[in-house]
Amino acid sequence: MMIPIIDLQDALTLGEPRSAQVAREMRAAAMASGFFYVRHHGVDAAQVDAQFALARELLDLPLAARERLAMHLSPSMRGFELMGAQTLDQEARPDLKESFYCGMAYAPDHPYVQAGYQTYGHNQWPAEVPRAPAQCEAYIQAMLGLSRRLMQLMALSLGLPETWFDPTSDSPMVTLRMICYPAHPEGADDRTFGAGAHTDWGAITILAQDSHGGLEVQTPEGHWVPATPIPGCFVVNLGDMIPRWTNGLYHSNPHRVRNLHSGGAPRYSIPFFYEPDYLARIEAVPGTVPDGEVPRYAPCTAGEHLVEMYRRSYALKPHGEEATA
Ligand SMILES: O=C(O)CCC(=O)C(=O)O
Ligand SMILES: [Fe+2]
Repeated sequence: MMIPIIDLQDALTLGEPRSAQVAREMRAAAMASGFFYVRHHGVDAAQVDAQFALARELLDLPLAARERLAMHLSPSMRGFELMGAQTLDQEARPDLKESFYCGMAYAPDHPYVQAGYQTYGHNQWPAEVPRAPAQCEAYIQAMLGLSRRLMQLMALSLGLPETWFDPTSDSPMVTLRMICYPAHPEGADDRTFGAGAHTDWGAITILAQDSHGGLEVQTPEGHWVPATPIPGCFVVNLGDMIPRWTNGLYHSNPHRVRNLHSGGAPRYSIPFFYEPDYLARIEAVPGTVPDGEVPRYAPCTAGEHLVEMYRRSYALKPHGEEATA
């Protein structure tokens, strides 16, 4: 299986001429591994390059500075993830990566911030990098625009009106993550990963990766294939909310990372996780449950689903109590 490249030229806004063709290609990719590349996605290469420069600066800060802003100090899971904090594959060792999480700058009086919903509000910014808040917000807005357009094309791919999912995106849960993977240790065992095998939890992930490679995707047949970096392209993959929304028609496949091919250099990647509104109800959309069958998944809200997944992989107690690991 090859991960297909979908060209978004002339499909980037509502009603553009290639939208139906792109939707067909998206449907095929979504029914296979749920992974595809996007080309001509409308995001300036210079903006992506600048985001990598920022990622290096943030993740190169001294450990003490990163510890002061560790993500478990933030009720909304933002700030620095330190080495070994996350175990994405419960059968494997803790992930060999460090990262920085931030989210959209919702106003303090936004009802979801007031309600204390996880992922809303309270970024933790290091004073050492004063440009970080504005630069990350601009990158988030670019990724959010692309995510909303991909959701429109997905609606089209499901035979729904293009704007079907728009109402689920009023106050989206979005997370920008900048990750640094050290070189894979020599002689490491087969339970050692930069990121252990996992599926993503949200709706859509848009990943920028540097030139080293290391991301592997599991095919529907169970093989692992590399998602080789392609200049000018993002890797897009579907998260677990999409099978819930499509009654299993579209897939969110496992993927993992090993930084094996960088010649000893660290690998940087920048995934952006798009998830709908915290209160959006995730249930099978029309046309996805065959007549006479019951839906495969119980309906849930996007927020419930996401909070549970954070809890599992960071070994958190429910209700945002203190971390145990
Ligand atoms: O670093 C990568 O290439 C992928 C990261 C990833 O899968 C994740 O953060 O969910
Ligand atoms: Fe992932």
